[in-house]
Amino acid sequence: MELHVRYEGDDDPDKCTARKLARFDLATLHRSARETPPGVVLNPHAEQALSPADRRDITPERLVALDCSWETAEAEQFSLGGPHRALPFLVAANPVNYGTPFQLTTVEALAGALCVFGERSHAEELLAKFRWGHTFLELNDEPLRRYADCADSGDVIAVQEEYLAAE
Ligand SMILES: C[S@@+](CC[C@H](N)C(=O)[O-])C[C@H]1O[C@@H](n2cnc3c(N)ncnc32)[C@H](O)[C@@H]1O
Repeated sequence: MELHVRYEGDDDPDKCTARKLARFDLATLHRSARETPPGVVLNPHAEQALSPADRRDITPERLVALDCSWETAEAEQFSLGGPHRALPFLVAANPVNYGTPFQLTTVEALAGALCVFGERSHAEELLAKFRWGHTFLELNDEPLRRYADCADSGDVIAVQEEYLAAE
């Protein structure tokens, strides 16, 4: 699975998870939307939740994230080609937003999406570059496995409802 990031560059470069992935050749950064190839776009504003069915949407298989500050991550920033999908309920493990649902770093979002697509070892490879990376898989182990077993977005939402009700 190819991993691409539209890199805005308005966040602290020392803490930027996308830059670190690119340093290890684990993702490709793009400085403009025009240069960013189409893929399944991880967009927290999207109406549809990501599900295993989305894997088939793009050939070659490609995930795209937008790395920018959460301050500027408005819906209009996500003008990127391809189907846009929101990740279902998952909890951040990074030190800045630890325990916060939905507000993930770029590496957590990519790793979460890979797990939904059944690509867990690829997700582990990304997260291994971060001190707290394994915690993301530990905190979200059960929901990630259940989302990966879903047929479509409707099933994913039904599973998500259980976690939201327990919040
Ligand atoms: C707003 S940026 C913040 C990046 C942070 N500066 C870093 O170093 O990782 C995080 C990106 O991950 C993806 N993402 C995070 N949470 C998401 C969610 N709940 N649904 C879909 N995509 C999400 C989006 O592409 C989002 O723009």
